[in-house]
Amino acid sequence: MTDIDPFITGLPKAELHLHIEGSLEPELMFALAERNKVAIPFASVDEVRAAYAFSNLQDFLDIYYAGAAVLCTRQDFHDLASAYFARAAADGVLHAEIMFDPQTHTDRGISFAEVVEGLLSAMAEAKDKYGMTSQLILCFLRHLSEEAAFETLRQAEPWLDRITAVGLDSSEVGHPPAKFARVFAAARAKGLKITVHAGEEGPPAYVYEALDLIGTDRIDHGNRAMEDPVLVRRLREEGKTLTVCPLSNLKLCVVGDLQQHPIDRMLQAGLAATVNSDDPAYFGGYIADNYRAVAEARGLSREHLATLARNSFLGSFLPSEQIAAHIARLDEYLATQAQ
Ligand code: HPA
Ligand SMILES: [Zn+2]
Repeated sequence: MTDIDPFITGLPKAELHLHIEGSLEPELMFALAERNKVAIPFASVDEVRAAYAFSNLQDFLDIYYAGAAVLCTRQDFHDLASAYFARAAADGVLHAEIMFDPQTHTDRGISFAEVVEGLLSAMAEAKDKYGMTSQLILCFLRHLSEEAAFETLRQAEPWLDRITAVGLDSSEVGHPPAKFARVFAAARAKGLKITVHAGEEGPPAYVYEALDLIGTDRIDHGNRAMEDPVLVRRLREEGKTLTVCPLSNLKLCVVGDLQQHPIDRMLQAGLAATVNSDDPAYFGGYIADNYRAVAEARGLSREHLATLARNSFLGSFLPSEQIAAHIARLDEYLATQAQ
C-alpha cells in the first residue's frame, strides 16, 4: 500500500464503463450454476480464474458469454448488480452507469423483463443503502444483425423511461458502427443517449464512424484514436468523453504493459478521459484498482487523478444539477486532502 491508495479509494468518482455481466465473480457464477442447475465448463473457482488468460477481445468474449449462461432469473440479475454496487461503493463510486447485454439473455429464452427488473431493483437498493445514483445503458451486440438490434430496442419499449442510453459492444473488428447507424438513429429519436465502443481493437476509422454516422455522445475505450492527430484534435474540440479501461486494455493485450498505457497522454492532449473497470471480475480489478494501476505505472499525480474523477462526473449522463452536486462532493474531498 502506498500513500496514494487511500486517496484513490476515497476519491469521489463515477463509473461510466461497466458491463454488469462482466462483474460476475467466479464464486457467484458457481452459486448461480447450482441454484439454476446450469452446467458450466469449469470444475472449480480456481479453474475459472485460471481460464482468464486472454490474448485478445474475442478470447475474452467467448468465456464471458459462456459465464453469463448462469444468469436466469430476476433474482440472479438483482444479486449480480447488488454485489457490484457494494464493491463500487467501497471504491468511492457515487454514480454508476451500468451496461447490460439483453441479447445474451433473450437469445437463451430469458425475458427482457427478468433482466431489467432485476437490475432496476438492485439500483433502487443501491440508492437506499449507499446513496449511489445509477443509470442503465442497453448495449447492442455488434456481432449480431441490425435487425436483431431493432428487435431488442422494440423489446425495451416499456422500460425506456428507465433506460438512459444505448451502447454498442462485443466483437469490434469486422462490425463497424456504420452497421448500426439506423438503429441508433431510432434510439436517439426516442430520447436515448448514445455511447459506442470504438478504437479498442478497431481502427481510428471506427471512431470517426461513431462520431459521424451515429453522433455518439461518448466513446468507450478510444485507445486507437491516439494514432490519428486530426481525430485527437476533434475529440478534444468536441469535448468527447472517453471511457478508458486500463486493466481491460492490459488483459486483452490492447497495450503490451501498463507502462505503455496512453491515459496520461490522453489527458496531456486535452481529452476528456476517464478511468473505468469494464469487466472487473474478468480483468482483475474494480475501478479503484484501475486508478491505482495507472497511477503506479504512469506516475500519475493527485491532480491527474482528480481530473480523471472530475471528467467522470462531467461525462456522465446525469442532469446538470446532479453533476454539480457530485462535483461539489469531489471538491470538498479534495479540500480535505489538501490540508
Ligand atoms: O471490452 C469490451 N469490448 C467489447 N465488448 C465488450 N463486452 C464486454 N466487455 C467488452
Ligand atoms: Zn466495454
